[in-house]
Amino acid sequence: MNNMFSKSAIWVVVALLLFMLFKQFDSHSMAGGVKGIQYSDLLDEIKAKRIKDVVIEGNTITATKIDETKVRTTSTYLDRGLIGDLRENGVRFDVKPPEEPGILQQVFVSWFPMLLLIGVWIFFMRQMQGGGKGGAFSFGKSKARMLDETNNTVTFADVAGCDEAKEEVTEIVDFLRDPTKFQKLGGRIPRGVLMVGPPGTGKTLLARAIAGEAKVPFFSISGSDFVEMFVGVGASRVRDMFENAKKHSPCIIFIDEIDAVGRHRGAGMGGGNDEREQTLNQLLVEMDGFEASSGVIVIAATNRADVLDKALLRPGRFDRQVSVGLPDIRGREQILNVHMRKVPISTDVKADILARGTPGFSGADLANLVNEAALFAARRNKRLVDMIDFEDAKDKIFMGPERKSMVIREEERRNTAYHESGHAVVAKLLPKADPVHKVTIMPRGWALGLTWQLPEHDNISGYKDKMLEEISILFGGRIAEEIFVGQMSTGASNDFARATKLARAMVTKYGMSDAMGVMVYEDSQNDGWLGGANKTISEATQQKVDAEIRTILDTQYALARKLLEENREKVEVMTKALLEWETIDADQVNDIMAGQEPRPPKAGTTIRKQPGSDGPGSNPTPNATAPA
Ligand SMILES: Nc1ncnc2c1ncn2[C@@H]1O[C@H](COP(=O)(O)OP(=O)(O)OP(=O)(O)O)[C@@H](O)[C@H]1O
Ligand SMILES: [Zn+2]
Repeated sequence: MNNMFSKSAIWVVVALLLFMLFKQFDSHSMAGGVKGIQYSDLLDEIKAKRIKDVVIEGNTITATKIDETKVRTTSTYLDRGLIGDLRENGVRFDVKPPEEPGILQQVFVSWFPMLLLIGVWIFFMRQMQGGGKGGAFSFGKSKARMLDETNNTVTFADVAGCDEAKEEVTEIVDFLRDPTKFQKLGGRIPRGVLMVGPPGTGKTLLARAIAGEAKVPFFSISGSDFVEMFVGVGASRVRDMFENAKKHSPCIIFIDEIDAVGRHRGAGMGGGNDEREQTLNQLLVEMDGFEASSGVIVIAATNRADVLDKALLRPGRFDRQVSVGLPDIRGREQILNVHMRKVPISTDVKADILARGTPGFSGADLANLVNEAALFAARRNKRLVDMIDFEDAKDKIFMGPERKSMVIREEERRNTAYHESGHAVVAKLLPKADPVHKVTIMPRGWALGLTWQLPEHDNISGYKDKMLEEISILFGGRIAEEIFVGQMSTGASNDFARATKLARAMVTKYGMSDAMGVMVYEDSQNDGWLGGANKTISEATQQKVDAEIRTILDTQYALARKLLEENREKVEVMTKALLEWETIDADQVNDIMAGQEPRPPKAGTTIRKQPGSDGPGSNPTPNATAPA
C-alpha cells in the first residue's frame, strides 16, 4: 500500500511539473515578474496615477507602473468605466485581441495538460476505489470502509421502533465487548447474522449501533462492491476484507445488499456468472475459516432472504436471522422523536399524530419527513418547524408536490370534484370505513384529486366487511361521474384496478369468499420466505375464482350506486364546496353530511387542519384520480 502510494505521489508531482511547464508556454507574457492583483486594486492604482500604460487583451489587463513594474488582473466582468478612468488619469492604453497561439502550440497547450490530468485522474480512480479512511489503493483490496469508536457514534438510542430486533442483537454486543468473558460463561456466539427487512427500516443503522454500543470497529461494504468486471477481483476483495477485519478484532463486518453476491448459484442471467460465484465461494470459505472466538462478527443485510444461496444460511455462516420490519404506530412515533431531536421543533408538533398519519412509512421515510418539514420551515423563514410544515411535507411525500400551475379545464375540474365527492360520500355513509380526513381537487403529483381517509389504527389485518366497503368507496368516484356528469373519464381506471385487486385478494389470498371457502389459491408473490413455488390451479377453479371476484365487484358497485342515488344532494353540495375551496376538511365534510351548509375554511388556510380536533393524518393509499 505504501509502495502504491509513493508511486501515485510521483505521478502527481510529474503531472504538476508538466502542467506548470505548459502553463509557462501559454502565458508567454507572464514572464518578467508580473504580479497578479485584484481588479479593484488596479483601479486604485490608476486613480493614484501610479500606472503608466495598460494593455487589455481579452479578459486580461496588464499594467505597467511608473516604476516599470508590471501587474496583471483578469476580469470577466466588462467594466465600461475603465476606459474613462484610464483617459482621465492619463494612462496610455492599448486594446489587443486575445493573442492566438500557433496551432501546434495551441493543441499542446490547451489539450495536453488536460489529457494528462485526465489520465492521472483515471489512474487514481482505479487505484483508490472506495477511498476514504481505510480505503485501499489497489484493485484486489476490499473497498470496505472502516468506522471506529471515534467516528461511529450511533448507539441503540438512535435506532427506534424495532425493540425486538434490538433485543435479539444485545447478545452480540455483550460478546463483542468482551469475547473471552462471554465464552467462559458458555455463550454461543453467532458468526453471521442476517438482517432481513424492507428497504429503509434501519438495518444498516442497527448494525452500526451494535458496533457503536460495543465500541468496536465497523467495516462496511456493499455486496455490489464485490462485483467487478474482472474475474477474481471480488474474491480477493473478500479475502482482503476478512484479513483486515481479523487484525482489528473484535469487530463487525457489515455487508449490505448481500443478495448482490449471495444469490443462489446458477441463478445468474444467461448461465453462470463466474465472477459472482467465485466471490460467493470465497465468502463461504472465509466464514468457515475463522474461529468464532476470533471476535469477528459478520452482519449482512438483505430485503430478499429468499433469493440467497442456501449455503450462506447453513450453521456456522449466517445462521441467525433478525427481521427488521416496518415500524408500527408506536415505533413510528419513537423514530420521529429520534429525528425531531435534530431540528428545532415547535411545541404544536405532535409525534403521535404524525405517526398515526403515516402508516407504511419506513424509518428512512420518517427521517425524510422530518427533513422535508424542516425544508418547508426554512423556505418560509420560520425559526421553528411547526405542524403545518409537517402536514405539507407529508402531502408532498405521499403525492408529490402540488402542481399549482397545472392548467385544468373547468370541465375537468368539475368532473374531478364530482368524482372525489363520490368517493367521500360513499366513505362517509359506510359504517366501517376510515373517517374522511380531507378531500381535495388540488392536483398533486400524478393525481388530479384525492379523498383521504384517516385510519384510526394501523390497518394490520383487513376485515372482510371493511374490505368490501373499500371496494364500494373506490367505485364511488366513477359512479358519481356517471350520475352527475353523464360521461365517464378515464380517471377512474386506477380505482378500478385497485378494487379488482382487492376483490381478487379477498378470494384467493384471504379466504374471505363464501363460495370459494377458506382455501388459499395463490402464493403471496415474491415475499414468500421460502421462495414461492408457483401453484397452478385448474381451469375450472380459475373460472370459479373469476366468477366470485365478479360477484363481489358487482355487489359493491350496486351498493355504492344506491348510496349515491339516495344522497344526490350531498354530492352536489360537496362538489360545490370543492369547486369553491379546492380542499375541504373533516369538519366541512361532516357539515355536508349532516345536511348543513359547510362552514368556511379555517382562517389562513384552505387546505389544512390544525391538530387537536380529530387529528390530521392520511391514508397512505388515497383514492386518487389519475389524470386522464
Ligand atoms: N428504526 C429507525 N430508527 C431511526 N432512524 C431510522 C430507523 N430506520 C431507518 N432510519 C433512518 O433511515 C436511514 C436509512 O436507514 P438504513 O440505511 O439503516 O436502512 P436499511 O434498512 O439499511 O435500508 P436499505 O435496505 O435500503 O439499505 C437511517 O440513516 C435513519 O436516519
Ligand atoms: Zn377515484
